[in-house]
Amino acid sequence: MASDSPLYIGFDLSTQQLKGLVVNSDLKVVHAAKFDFDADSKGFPIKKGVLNNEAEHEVFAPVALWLQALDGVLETLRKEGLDFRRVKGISGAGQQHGSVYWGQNAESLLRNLDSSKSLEEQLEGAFSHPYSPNWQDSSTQNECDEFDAALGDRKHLAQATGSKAHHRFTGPQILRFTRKHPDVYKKTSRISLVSSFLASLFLGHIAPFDISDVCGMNLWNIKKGAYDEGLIQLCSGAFGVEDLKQKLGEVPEDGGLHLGSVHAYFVERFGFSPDCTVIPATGDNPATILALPLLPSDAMVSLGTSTTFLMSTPSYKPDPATHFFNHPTTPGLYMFMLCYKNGGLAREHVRDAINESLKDTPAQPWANFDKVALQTAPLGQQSPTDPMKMGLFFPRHEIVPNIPKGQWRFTYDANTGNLKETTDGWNSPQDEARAIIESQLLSCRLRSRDLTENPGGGLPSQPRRVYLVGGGSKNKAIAKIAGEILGGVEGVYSLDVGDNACALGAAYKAVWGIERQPGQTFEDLIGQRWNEAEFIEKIADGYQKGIFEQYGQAVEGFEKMELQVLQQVAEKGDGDDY
Ligand SMILES: Nc1ncnc2c1ncn2[C@@H]1O[C@H](COP(=O)(O)OP(=O)(O)O)[C@@H](O)[C@H]1O
Ligand SMILES: O=C(CO)[C@@H](O)[C@H](O)COP(=O)(O)O
Repeated sequence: MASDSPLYIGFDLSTQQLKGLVVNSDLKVVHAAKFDFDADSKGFPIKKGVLNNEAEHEVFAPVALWLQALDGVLETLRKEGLDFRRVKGISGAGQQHGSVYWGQNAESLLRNLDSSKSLEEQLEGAFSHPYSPNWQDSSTQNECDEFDAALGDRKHLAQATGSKAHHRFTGPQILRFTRKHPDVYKKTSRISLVSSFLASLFLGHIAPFDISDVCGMNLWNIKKGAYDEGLIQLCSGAFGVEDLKQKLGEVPEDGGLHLGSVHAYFVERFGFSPDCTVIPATGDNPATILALPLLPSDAMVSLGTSTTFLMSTPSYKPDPATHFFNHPTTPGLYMFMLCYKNGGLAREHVRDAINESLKDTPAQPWANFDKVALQTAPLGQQSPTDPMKMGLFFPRHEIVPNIPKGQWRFTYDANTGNLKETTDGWNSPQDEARAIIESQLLSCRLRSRDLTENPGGGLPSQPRRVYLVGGGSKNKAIAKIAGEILGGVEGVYSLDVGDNACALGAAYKAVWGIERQPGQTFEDLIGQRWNEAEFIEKIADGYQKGIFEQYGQAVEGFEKMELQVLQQVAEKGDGDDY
């Protein structure tokens, strides 16, 4: 490629880090930079990127931390030799649901950014509230109950907005904010999502919400393509409805819209070209499905801090147990998602317990976990007549299903249907390496089985391919077990960019936004330039006759087990009944 050919940046503002990935028009990565919040930030007493107020089940992140991170990532890209003049488009991905509360002076501070100062130095005062509620927050049970009731019940809420009420969704979070901080809410001029916050910094004024990420608020009626009036009314609490609408702003439909040119601050400080254009940033999960030309018969599992299961689909089949969002680029398609709070951090607990029990912390901290997981028989069954071992491992209050933190171990006899809560026969923590991977993936199989297609050839319904992305996609033991449980006619694949998939999807969104022909879809443009042999790698077999069916039986036991635990926690007055 010519040395002055165009480049595009995708940012990923996630729970634990900010990443920036630069690609060219051929979709190849040419630069990558990362700012790890715990390791690289200064002055914030955070752990794993967040702060906790356990008494109120609050989890939140300092907004100034993200400013420091953006200063840091841009500096690293400069040091890496990125020629910012070549960057024609910027887009991004933000952890979903988090909200940023701007003060009265926000627009003026953004407009007058001074290129001799860092963003952190001059924007710290732009917020009415210094923190952004994080997706791991579970402080909004009362507000969720009100949202679920607002349209009749949770089924109707899911029908309208794509999801039942969830603690982390921005509508319930805003409603709680109006109650906990009424004076601050009054002084708030605008509310951004993490994605639109990121775009706002580059634009130098407050950017609108993205058409996909807006679906993570419990406020947007997906079929009507508009805010739901009743839900906005509820969310505004004791304050005005029109005032809330103004705080939220308009939502343009086109995910490739040219929002405007990058602010002069970036031109002067980093040497961006004045015609570099900002394209709407989306949520981190919607961005992840843009990291490749995903077919409706494919599934993606993102093994990050959270575990998410993602599909792109033309069917809108909302259900209180799952999520539907608008597709970030393509009208008529939707994104199906399952989101588990107990993803990477829960697996790390088991990993650490195993290392501790073996009194061995290897240089590759996952080595023992992987070895033990692969040595353990599927479902801990030494012989087909043994009962299956299965459990739930939730160091944090889980979302899917809504169960407080705790651990439960069961055995299940698939022949008799007998399910028993017991630790008999369990060798902990060793048995838990395989059991925690199985537990997370059986839940995905259970909840996605109505969306998978029959591939023909006498094979059972399953995805065509399973793509693993996120930090955990490096793990070959997880990949092997994913193929055994989820299947995949063509196998299990990982992306060459591994844990940078969502930044990559954001960068591809910028390429599409700038280079598309009139009417050209994202899938068409990316599909034409996609180099399969170079960009993805098959890392495990998918469907294997016998074991897939064995896990099919386990899914039945798993469903029963969840229902039993849900009933137990409901009797104790914890969690809820879904
Ligand atoms: N080899 C590995 N095996 C399993 N999990 C891993 C491995 N390497 C990293 N991880 C997990 O990846 C997670 C971070 O993933 P990443 O996608 O970068 O995070 P985020 O969700 O913040 O974007 C960590 O929580 C860690 O547990
Ligand atoms: O809440 C959700 C999705 O609904 C999470 O998936 C967040 O979007 C954060 O993700 P990671 O930081 O783990 O990537």
